[in-house]
Amino acid sequence: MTEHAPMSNLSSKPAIQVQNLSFSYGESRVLEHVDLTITPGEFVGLVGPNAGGKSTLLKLILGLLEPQTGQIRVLGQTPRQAARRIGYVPQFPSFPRDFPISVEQVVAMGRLGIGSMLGWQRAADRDAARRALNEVEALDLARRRIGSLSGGQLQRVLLARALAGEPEILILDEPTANIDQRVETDVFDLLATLNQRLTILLVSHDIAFISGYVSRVACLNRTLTCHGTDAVDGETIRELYGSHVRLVAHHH
Ligand SMILES: Nc1ncnc2c1ncn2[C@@H]1O[C@H](COP(=O)(O)OP(=O)(O)OP(=O)(O)O)[C@@H](O)[C@H]1O
Repeated sequence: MTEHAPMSNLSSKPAIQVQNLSFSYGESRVLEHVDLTITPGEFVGLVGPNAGGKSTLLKLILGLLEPQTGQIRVLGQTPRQAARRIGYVPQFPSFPRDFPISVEQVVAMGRLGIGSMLGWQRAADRDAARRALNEVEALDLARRRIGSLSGGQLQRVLLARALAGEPEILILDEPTANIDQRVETDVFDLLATLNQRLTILLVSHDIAFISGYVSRVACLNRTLTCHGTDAVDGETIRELYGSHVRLVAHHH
C-alpha cells in the first residue's frame, strides 16, 4: 500500500500554513485568528492598511517572532527550522547605506549560516552570489559600493542577496516602495520569472498594480480574508479591499 508513497509528498506540503494565529505586542492585539495557506508555486500579494499587521505576519513566518496562539508551518517545518529555505527582502535595507561594503559582499551575506562561519569566502558561496546577481541582471554592479546605487539597483541587489541562499520561498516586504513605476515594472517582471521556480509572498500597498502579477491577494487588517484574482481587475480589488476595511471597522 505504501509502495507508491511519493517522495513528492514533501513538495506537496503547503509552502506556508498559518492556522488560527493571534499575536499581540504587549496589550496590543495586532493579529487575530489568521488562517492562510499558500501552496508551492503561488505568488500571493499581501495587502492592507497601515499598521494592519502585514510586517508582523511576515516576521512570524520568518521565525523572528513567536506566535502566542495558533501555529505556523513553512514547508512542513517550524519557521525557525525552515528559515534557510526562505529568502527575505526587508522593507528597508537593514544596514546603513553609507557602510563601506561592496554589492558582492552584501549579496554574499545571503549565504551566511549556510556553509562555514566564513561561508562567503568559499568559492561555492562566491559562485552562488554571482549567479544570484546575474539572475537579477546586476552582475555589472558587483564591485560597486552599496551606498552608490540607485533605489532600483539597490532593490535588485537585495533581491540577489535573498536568492544567494538558494531559497524555495521568497518573502518581500514592499520591495518597490521607494522606486518609480518603470523600475517597479522591471522588478515585478523579474519576480514573475522567479515565480516559475519559487513560491512568493509579497507585501504591497499598490493593489491595482500587483493584481496583474499575483495569483491571489490576501487582505490583512488584524484579521485576514483571501480573494482569488480570477477576472478581478484593479477596480474590483480596490472595492474588495475597501469593503474589507469597513467590515473590520465594525468589530470595534
Ligand atoms: N516591535 C513592536 N512593538 C510594539 N508594537 C509594534 C511593534 N512592531 C509593530 N508594532 C505595531 O503593530 C501594529 C502592526 O504593525 P505592522 O508593522 O505589522 O503593520 P503593517 O501592516 O506592516 O504596517 P505598514 O503598512 O504601515 O508597514 C502597528 O500598530 C505597529 O505600531
